[in-house]
Amino acid sequence: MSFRLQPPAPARLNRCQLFGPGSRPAIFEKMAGSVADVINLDLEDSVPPDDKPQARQNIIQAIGDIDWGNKTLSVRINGLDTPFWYRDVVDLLEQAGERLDQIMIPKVGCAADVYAVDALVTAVEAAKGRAKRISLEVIIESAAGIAHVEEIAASSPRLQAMSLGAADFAASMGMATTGIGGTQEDYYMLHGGARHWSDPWHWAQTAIVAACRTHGVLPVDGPFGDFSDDEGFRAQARRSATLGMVGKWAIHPKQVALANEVFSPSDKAVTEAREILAAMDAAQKSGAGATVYNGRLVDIASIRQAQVIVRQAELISV
Ligand SMILES: CCC(=O)SCCNC(=O)CCNC(=O)[C@H](O)C(C)(C)COP(=O)(O)OP(=O)(O)OC[C@H]1O[C@@H](n2cnc3c(N)ncnc32)[C@H](O)[C@@H]1OP(=O)(O)O
Ligand SMILES: O=CC(=O)O
Ligand SMILES: [Mg+2]
Repeated sequence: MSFRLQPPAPARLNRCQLFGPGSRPAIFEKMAGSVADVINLDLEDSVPPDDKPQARQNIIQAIGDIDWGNKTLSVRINGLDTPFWYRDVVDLLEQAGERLDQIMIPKVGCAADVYAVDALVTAVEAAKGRAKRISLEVIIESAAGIAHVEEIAASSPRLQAMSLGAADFAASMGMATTGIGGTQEDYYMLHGGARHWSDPWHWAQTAIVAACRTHGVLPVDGPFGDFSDDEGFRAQARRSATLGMVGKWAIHPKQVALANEVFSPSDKAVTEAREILAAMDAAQKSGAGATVYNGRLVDIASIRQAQVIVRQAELISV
């Protein structure tokens, strides 16, 4: 480990973030009744410009009126390139109740974007005497965002989570697709005449995970647009979980259970992790730093790997 220790990410569940348009208040109760860990009420791309003022009011009212249980309650504001974002922040923090947990900033391109929102949030919180400190989450969904991903991850002590937004990311990068996440038809290698599909999101995801882990932020996979394709969603989510991401968005309620399934360690994985910890405990008591578990090497690094799984299981069982 470097002299500078890796800070832990916030110790809360973030397996699924369920989105819904702020202009569609009829689904808010259904969102609250879901088993998503995080709710994202949207003021941005799912809300047409003319509907933004009403969507703000819907959200402000729903934050106070609806029982959101123990979910993390987040509102996605409009991007800093629009005339809407400052009013989103001011109205939310002046008018919404203390139940609001988090603000999501889309299309972040540099650390100064987060600084601007942090400064405004800080001023309104102080002016209104809000007791709860609002946290921030960001979406990396542009060429600038991925180019500046590390400074963005380090941008604010309020920052808790960072998502990859595959739809806007593809557009900003000029990728030749209309797909949102998942396998892309033309992204393949040829070997022996057979096509092998590769993962066009891989490098952006690993850049996000590395930046997040360096700065104690939760890395999250964003939307998978084809909500009729459960296996496609699972495959995308499994790749993200394998790379270190902690959860994924749901843009339809049927995706919530899929995300929870993938981002919750199985009983088998938890049992194995606990057995590795026990094997290493016994090894260390006998003066060894490495031992054999089920015919394979485990050593002190295996303790750190197993702890990732056990910690996640413990968060779920609370
Ligand atoms: C891609 C880039 C991004 O920025 S993604 C994030 C922004 N986009 C969004 O927030 C869109 C979120 N999703 C939606 O608006 C809807 O789910 C869309 C995709 C339009 C589908 O809606 P709809 O045609 O009503 O679906 P459906 O008939 O299959 O609904 C079945 C039941 O579920 C409900 N439902 C629908 N959406 C949600 C939701 N987001 N959260 C909670 N519940 C939802 C419907 O009302 C319907 O309920 P019921 O069975 O009639 O009681
Ligand atoms: O906002 C999300 C995206 O994929 O774009
Ligand atoms: Mg987007």
